[in-house]
Amino acid sequence: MPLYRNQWRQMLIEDLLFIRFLDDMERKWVEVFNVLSAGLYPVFYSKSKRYTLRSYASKFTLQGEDLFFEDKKAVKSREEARALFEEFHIAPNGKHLGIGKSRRALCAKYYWFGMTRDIDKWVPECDKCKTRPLALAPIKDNQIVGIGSGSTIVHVIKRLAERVRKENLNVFCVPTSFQTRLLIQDIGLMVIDLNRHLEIDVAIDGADEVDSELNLIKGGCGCLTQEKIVASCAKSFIVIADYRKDSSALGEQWKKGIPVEVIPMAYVPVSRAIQSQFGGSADLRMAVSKAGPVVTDNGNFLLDWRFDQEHNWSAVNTTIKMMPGVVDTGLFINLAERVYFGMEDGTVKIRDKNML
Ligand SMILES: O=C[C@H](O)[C@H](O)[C@H](O)COP(=O)(O)O
Repeated sequence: MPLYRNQWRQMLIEDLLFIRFLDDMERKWVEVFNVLSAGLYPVFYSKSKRYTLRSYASKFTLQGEDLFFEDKKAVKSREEARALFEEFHIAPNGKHLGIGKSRRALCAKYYWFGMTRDIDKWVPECDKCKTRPLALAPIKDNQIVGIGSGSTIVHVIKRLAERVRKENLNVFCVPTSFQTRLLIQDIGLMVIDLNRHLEIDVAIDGADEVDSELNLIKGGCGCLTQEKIVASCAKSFIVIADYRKDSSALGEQWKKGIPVEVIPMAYVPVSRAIQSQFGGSADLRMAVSKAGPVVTDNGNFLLDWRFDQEHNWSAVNTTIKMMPGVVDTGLFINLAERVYFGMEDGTVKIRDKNML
């Protein structure tokens, strides 16, 4: 269909004033609608971008003013998506659904670009879900508590601060990373040093994966050495994780490999040694918002070892630790005493060493 000058101008204005200011999901809807209803493409699109848009649009059908992705209604606006989420996240019995169930309920009827990412983000932001109390029963007055790192631990710190305030507890926290130190300080909890308090009553941490024998992979967020030191100085080491980290064997859920902290000059020899002894690939972890590799709180590099078979993890851990230049590994063998899994339906599952 030839385009006349006015049409081009109109499209350009629409592109500049409208489509470009929509967020990704809304823009995709408008673009697919324009392609299917009038064969129109954004004027600034190159040939290859038009091709990509055309194949994406071919998955939709137009019914009147509505778009359907297979038999699911394609949601047009962010407000509509948010309203549908609120409706589906809360079951008819008033129960708040977890990420998986909220996804399944919404994805059965609706579609929008980036919907799983949105649901994964909105569920933990829900006021009720985020204040669901975490199991922190082991902590008592005058205890020294090791505090791990990562995103799960943020909720632990908040809950601990709440208990300290409400129950007027004296709790002394040993952080395992710079992130945790700041969080503890900001929330008003007491920070103490491991040098002065050798014995920790209880250490609490997250994990990337937990196997059926309570072996853990840790270090996905770049912290492992200080976490292992603190866990090993604790009378009991408790892990809090969600159901997606629960597996029967390591590697079943966590696909990013076992982190190994190495001093910078040793990363190539250590990587080669791991690969030649155990197979798989051990790659230097690169930073996302910085050029070059991730640098740990201890000034070291991280290798992520993607293994391709099951191993005796205790033996592997010992062998890797003996390699010159290795600071520590993200394998936490025989350290955790109990793991609390937050399940999809809001319940808590406990795996305890004494019950294995
Ligand atoms: O490197 C970070 C720590 O080992 C974390 O405990 C682990 O990566 C789990 O983090 P998150 O709670 O963010 O899943």
